Amino acid sequence: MIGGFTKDLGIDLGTANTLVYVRGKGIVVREPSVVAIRTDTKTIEAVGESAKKMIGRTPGNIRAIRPMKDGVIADFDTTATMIKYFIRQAQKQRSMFQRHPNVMVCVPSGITAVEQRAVEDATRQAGAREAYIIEEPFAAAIGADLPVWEPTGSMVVDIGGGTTEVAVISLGGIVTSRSVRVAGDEMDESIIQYIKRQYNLMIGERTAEQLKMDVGSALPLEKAETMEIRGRDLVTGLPKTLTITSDEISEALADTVNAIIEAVKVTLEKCPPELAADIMDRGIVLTGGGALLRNLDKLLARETGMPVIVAENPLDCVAIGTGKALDNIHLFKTRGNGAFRSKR
Ligand SMILES: Nc1ncnc2c1ncn2[C@@H]1O[C@H](COP(=O)(O)OP(=O)(O)OP(=O)(O)O)[C@@H](O)[C@H]1O
Repeated sequence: MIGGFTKDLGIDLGTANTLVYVRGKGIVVREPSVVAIRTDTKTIEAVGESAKKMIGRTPGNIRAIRPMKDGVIADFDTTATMIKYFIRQAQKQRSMFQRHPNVMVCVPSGITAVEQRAVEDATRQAGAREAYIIEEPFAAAIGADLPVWEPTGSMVVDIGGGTTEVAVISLGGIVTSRSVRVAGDEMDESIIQYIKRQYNLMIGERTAEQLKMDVGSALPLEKAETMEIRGRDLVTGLPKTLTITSDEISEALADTVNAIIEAVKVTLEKCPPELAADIMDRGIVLTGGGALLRNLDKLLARETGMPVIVAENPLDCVAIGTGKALDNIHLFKTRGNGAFRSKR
């Protein structure tokens, strides 16, 4: 055990969900990255789960926003408030927490230096003694138990809400990576557009996400499934109920899924041959909520000719990896691999 870090926190600051990991306790906070703000008084109405319920249902004076949409900090003040709220939530679970913990935050690998600085500042503003940054695919690989420190190639594909991160890791560093802003949110948007095009029916983000999770698949299912949805008929302006099939959702998702597969192929093309051979042996590991899309592993295996494995608890990999990285912060420092940076 490395002294001084036991009460510290690892935060997976995701576009869709924020998870807080505490050593010895595991994940203590798991909430949507949503904040509801009163536009007249500029005060915070709700954060997390209760704010998510308000999306698409707010009166004029309340706005439910996702400050991390597209994997970057779109709104600095709201993100700072959100981080502060989640740190408090974690601290409430265990009164023995130190008041100013060290916090390791996971960010998408494609973020700019300015965006990274904004995350660090928001974390410090939220009460952290020291803010550390770790790149998302590196954390995902640690969380998925890949041998990141060994002289062997591991490939991780983390499909979150806003971004898909593809990385090849060896000897504690990212050898090659690609971050595309195509992931779960884009899948939901394609479903909304598909239903609008086919049926002149407007549905909300939450209904689209439900369709994706319940009947979505990257390949048509052997036995088609259906789901009933409600939306607003764009011709009559009235509410309407429809039954949608899994085949339709596969069709709606095709372009988005192909963009993710393309990102994996491009990364494989840039991968040094020895590492590519290692990946061929071990397989490509999928993490993030998007990894739960049915048959995505099968389609990716078919398209790349590589074995593909969905990590155990894909939604938790990044948070667990961020927490484990805190445990081993000395390793990060001595190896100087550039996978994390401290503000000091
Ligand atoms: N069973 C499922 N099938 C398909 N998609 C799913 C499933 N469960 C969750 N998702 C999607 O996973 C996404 C959230 O994943 P995750 O929590 O890993 O993202 P995040 O870490 O918040 O985002 P990012 O990595 O972009 O910052 C959402 O788009 C959600 O709809």
